[in-house]
Amino acid sequence: MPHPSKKFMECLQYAAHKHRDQRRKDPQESPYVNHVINVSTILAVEAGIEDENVLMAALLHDVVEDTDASFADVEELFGGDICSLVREVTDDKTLEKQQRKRLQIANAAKTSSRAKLIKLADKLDNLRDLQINTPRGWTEERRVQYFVWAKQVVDQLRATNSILEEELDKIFKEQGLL
Ligand SMILES: Nc1nc2c(ncn2[C@@H]2O[C@H](COP(=O)(O)OP(=O)(O)O)[C@@H](OP(=O)(O)OP(=O)(O)O)[C@H]2O)c(=O)[nH]1
Ligand SMILES: [Mn+2]
Repeated sequence: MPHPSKKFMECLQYAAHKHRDQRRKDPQESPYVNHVINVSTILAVEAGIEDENVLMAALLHDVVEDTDASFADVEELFGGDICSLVREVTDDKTLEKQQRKRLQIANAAKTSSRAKLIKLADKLDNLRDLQINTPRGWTEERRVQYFVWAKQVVDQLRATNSILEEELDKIFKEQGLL
């Protein structure tokens, strides 16, 4: 198979298209798609993950949660395995935010090890960003609480990938949480 595969490139293009009008909450208002590219790159380059469906699901990990794309769209375009990985890392946006946050802690340990990789890389990218920026509209207290909450989620994802967990632990140590 050629690398990157045609399917991988289509997936990247689909993520860029679906997130095209969305911006991150950093002061520069970076394109949202930068985040999903970061998550897939963390997995491929830092963690050495070669499971291409995991790398593609990382590109799509926020596409159902944050755009008009549906699980049916993802399944039709990219197949059942990628769709089920995306499903495992997607929050139910019909629930209240506090409930969603609680459920991430409660459900993290039950997810598959491939979905755990995506969740670890997602938290790592968000936390790296929070070390540099306070998102627009966030108080300092909210920023601090995100580190506390993220550690509670990550603690339910342990023994999955030592490289990612060491990178996350560096951040938790710097924050005085470990
Ligand atoms: N650190 C950071 N995060 C930003 C920025 N812009 C958007 N986000 C997104 O905000 C989410 C975290 O903010 P919260 O207030 O906790 O969640 P919410 O968006 O669901 O309300 C993350 O969603 P997520 O990826 O779905 O992950 P998570 O909700 O599982 O943490 C993250 O991707 C930014 O500039 N910096
Ligand atoms: Mn994300």
